[in-house]
Amino acid sequence: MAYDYALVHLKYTIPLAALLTVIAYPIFHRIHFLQIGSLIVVSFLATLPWDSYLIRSNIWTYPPDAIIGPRLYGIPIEELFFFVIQTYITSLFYILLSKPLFHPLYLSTQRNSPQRIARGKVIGQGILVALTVYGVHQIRTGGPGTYLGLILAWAFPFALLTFTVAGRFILTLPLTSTVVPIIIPTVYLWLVDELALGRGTWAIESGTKLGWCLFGVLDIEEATFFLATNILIVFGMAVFDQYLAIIFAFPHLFPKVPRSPTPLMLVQSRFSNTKQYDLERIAGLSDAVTRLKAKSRSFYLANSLFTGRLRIDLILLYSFCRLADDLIDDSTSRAEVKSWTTKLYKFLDLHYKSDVKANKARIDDYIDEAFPPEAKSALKYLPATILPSQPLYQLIEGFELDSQFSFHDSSESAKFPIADEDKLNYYGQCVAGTVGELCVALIIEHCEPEMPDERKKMLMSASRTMGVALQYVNIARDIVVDAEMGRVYLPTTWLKEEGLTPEDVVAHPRGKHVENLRRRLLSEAFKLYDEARPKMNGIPKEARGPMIGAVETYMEIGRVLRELEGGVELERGKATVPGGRRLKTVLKALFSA
Ligand SMILES: CC(C)=CCC/C(C)=C/CC/C(C)=C/CC/C(C)=C/[C@@H]1[C@@H](COP(=O)(O)OP(=O)(O)O)[C@]1(C)CC/C=C(\C)CC/C=C(\C)CCC=C(C)C
Repeated sequence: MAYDYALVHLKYTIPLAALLTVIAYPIFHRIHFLQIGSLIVVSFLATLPWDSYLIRSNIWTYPPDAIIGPRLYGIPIEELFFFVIQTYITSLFYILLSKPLFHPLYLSTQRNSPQRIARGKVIGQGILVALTVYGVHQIRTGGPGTYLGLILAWAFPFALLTFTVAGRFILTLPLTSTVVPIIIPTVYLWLVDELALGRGTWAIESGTKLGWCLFGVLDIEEATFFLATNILIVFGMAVFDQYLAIIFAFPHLFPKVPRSPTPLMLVQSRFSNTKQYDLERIAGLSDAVTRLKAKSRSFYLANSLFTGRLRIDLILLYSFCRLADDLIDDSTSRAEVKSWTTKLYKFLDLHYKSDVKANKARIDDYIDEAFPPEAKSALKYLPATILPSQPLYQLIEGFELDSQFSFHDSSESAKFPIADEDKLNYYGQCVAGTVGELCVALIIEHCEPEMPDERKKMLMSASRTMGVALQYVNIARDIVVDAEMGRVYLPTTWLKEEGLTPEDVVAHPRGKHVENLRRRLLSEAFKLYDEARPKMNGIPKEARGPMIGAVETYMEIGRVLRELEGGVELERGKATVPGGRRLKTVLKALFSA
């Protein structure tokens, strides 16, 4: 059929590429352009001479009417387009499937690989060498093994090169990010090839092929070609990710990372000595991810929307906030609370009230001496140099206020410190407004350090408001759980309007009156949210979608609570957002950003 090859693209490759583009669009970061772009250039240049040779040697041919006409070195334009579109499609599968991964954690194996990874790398290299040698042998022998030989001897030296550079990293990644993005496009392209071969869009000449088919009329050589090239693409993407992980994870090697790392930085990363890798920091990052995963479903889901050093610093900030909260929350006496807050303030003083560079060793010593071992990494890796001090001090003040519920003097007002709406707002500002400000400080530093002051101020103020909104949702969700611990965050003045006292709520946290107040609190939360949400459009592009996603997944808890009629029983006293709905919320946020 006329122009059949172009039709193959129109029907099968372009629609899939377009669909994947739409799906990947919200998570697309400028670094992905560099990643995919470089890979397309490399695969184009590497395939051009090889493919040209095959066509000139009549190993495969095209009926004249199946192609449009223009050729480069004998290769039809449709075939040249194939190099580009296949690389693009497989790269997108890889990016989508790798998005949840936190690549720095896979760097540890570069230096201290477990036996099985080290052995796997050697075995993999051995297999790739054997396949290359077998390919060369087939070419030399000539005849039916020629085409297969040409594929093996061309593709596997490249695979060997990338596997030698990133083999341990590749072997540590989950199969869902390596094998799956190889297999899905390979099988798809097998089916497309089967169709094209069946229709005669192109033909593999007999004499230089083995004549075995994987299925239908799909020659084993064609099947091998698509499998080998997709392996090359996925390995190439993984090499990039390994270098990016080094750049992002190690500030001592790359103190400043621009919005998108430069090609020069990638080369420097390639040549950085693995002995320089700070494996203790990687262990610290691993602790922080474990803490995040264990403690917050919403922020754990949201963290994977971010990239680069911003993602790392947000996780480290979460880890610090959670640790400080837990240290104070788990205290068993007022004296213990005092002791932790004093230590945390001193830790902040060492960072902000003295020369940090000169003090680095002192800070580390202090952490070792004053805090338990499990607290060490959360404190040591707090990105304090790029965080403002005031919100950190105020956060500790908020935790101190919280501890009054458990340890207080005998007065009634100290026992239930949230006396009125102002106190509630102040508490929200302390424990969550501050967190909003800290998050925005990290975004500005990593995405737009040159942001005009006016916009910075607007974002800071909106982030405080949004933090309080989230905190109100948190309180509205946890009324029952908090009451079981003797805590009532609903303002005492509001309770009075419903004819209740805090003690009543502790005794009976369910019921119509408490439900009225839950709704009132949620309505305040959504007022604050409505005020701050439009301002989020001022967040730099690469962090906007992810931040909106993070906020929306949390506010969705509030929406679920609002939908529950008359205080329906909640799971362990807590409302949860079903997985599908959470995913929908994130996608909606990402597409609307
Ligand atoms: C993606 C990612 C890893 C984000 C990390 C965000 C972060 C640093 C959160 C710290 C949370 C934390 C442990 C704070 C201590 C005080 C506390 C408990 C506050 C409550 C959070 C809930 O955390 P929890 O671990 O309990 O989670 P679960 O409910 O169990 O799931 C809070 C409700 C406060 C959270 C407040 C924020 C994250 C600030 C929100 C504001 C912004 C993100 C700024 C938006 C920007 C503009 C311009 C409006």
